[in-house]
Amino acid sequence: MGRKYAIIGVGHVGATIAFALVTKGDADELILIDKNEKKARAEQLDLKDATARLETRPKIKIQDYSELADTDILFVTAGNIHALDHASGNRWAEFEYTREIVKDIAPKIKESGFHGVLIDTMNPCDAISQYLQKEIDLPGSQVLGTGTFLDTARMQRVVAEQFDVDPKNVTGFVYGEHGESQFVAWSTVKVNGLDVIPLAEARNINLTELESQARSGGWAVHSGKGYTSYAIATCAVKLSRAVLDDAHLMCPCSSYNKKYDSYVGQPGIIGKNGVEELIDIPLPDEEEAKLANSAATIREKFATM
Ligand SMILES: NC(=O)c1ccc[n+]([C@@H]2O[C@H](COP(=O)([O-])OP(=O)(O)OC[C@H]3O[C@@H](n4cnc5c(N)ncnc54)[C@H](O)[C@@H]3O)[C@@H](O)[C@H]2O)c1
Repeated sequence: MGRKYAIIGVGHVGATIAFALVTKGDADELILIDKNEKKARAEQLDLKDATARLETRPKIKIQDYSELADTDILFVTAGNIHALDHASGNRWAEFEYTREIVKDIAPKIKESGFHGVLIDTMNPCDAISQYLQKEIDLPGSQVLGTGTFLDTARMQRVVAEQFDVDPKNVTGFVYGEHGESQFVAWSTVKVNGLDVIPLAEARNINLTELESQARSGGWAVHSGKGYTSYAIATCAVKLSRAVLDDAHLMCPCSSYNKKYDSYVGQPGIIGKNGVEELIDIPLPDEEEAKLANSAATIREKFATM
């Protein structure tokens, strides 16, 4: 049968995911849906023009929600990134648009009979993911947000540059909201397997400064190109592979945490059912308090939907 993907919202993020799925040979079938039909058609044509140079033969279709009935992975990447053009650091500035967009999309997904795994990037990512789960009424494990997976990658980059190692060899997690209340759980971070806190002390490296660089990493990209695309698309595609390969990849993402009665970013195990399990690494009291605070911020925003 092959691997069938769909993307709702083929703007910068959605189109980059589509490009990755097609050029890496992940997708046997790909459905592109956008409110702007001309954009969906253009992306379809551009990708089809690439297929003569590919080893694979992806079928690319557009604008048909009924195709979601047997889709394995659905990326929800709609939005209005221009809403952030003058927002200077406030991701919630897009919320007045995304809250309406998701109200349009969710019933259509539900009606389609979609029962695969949904991966959401729409901001505010945690609140929108929770809304989609609730409205579509899929099992909680099957609806996840990219959440702090991207922020964790940014933390890995910033720490790797400082310690002159490869980002893959920086492990550990950013927890909480994909937004301002996120935090690096430094107690979990290791560089080449060594705890970062004593390493940083020995080298007089200011972790608070590194955390602030990681948190503002998205804005650094946004201010130069008006959107972000490659890193978020790579995170989303990595999550989708972990699902379809049943990889049991341990990584952070946004999913429902019963303790906080909220979606929030924390490590989990990603496999064929989506978030197979959440991993509760014991955190020091100070980090635990930051997580509770971040979850409260998300709950507040979700309540306004
Ligand atoms: N979670 C993250 O880490 C992360 C990172 C980057 C971007 N984002 C978010 O991802 C979303 C997409 O970003 P982008 O840069 O691609 O935005 P964009 O504005 O370039 O593209 C959004 C697309 O969604 C389409 N759309 C709008 N309403 C729709 C609807 N009702 N149905 C179908 N399509 C609709 C638009 O026509 C547009 O093509 C935004 O919410 C953005 O903030 C999240």
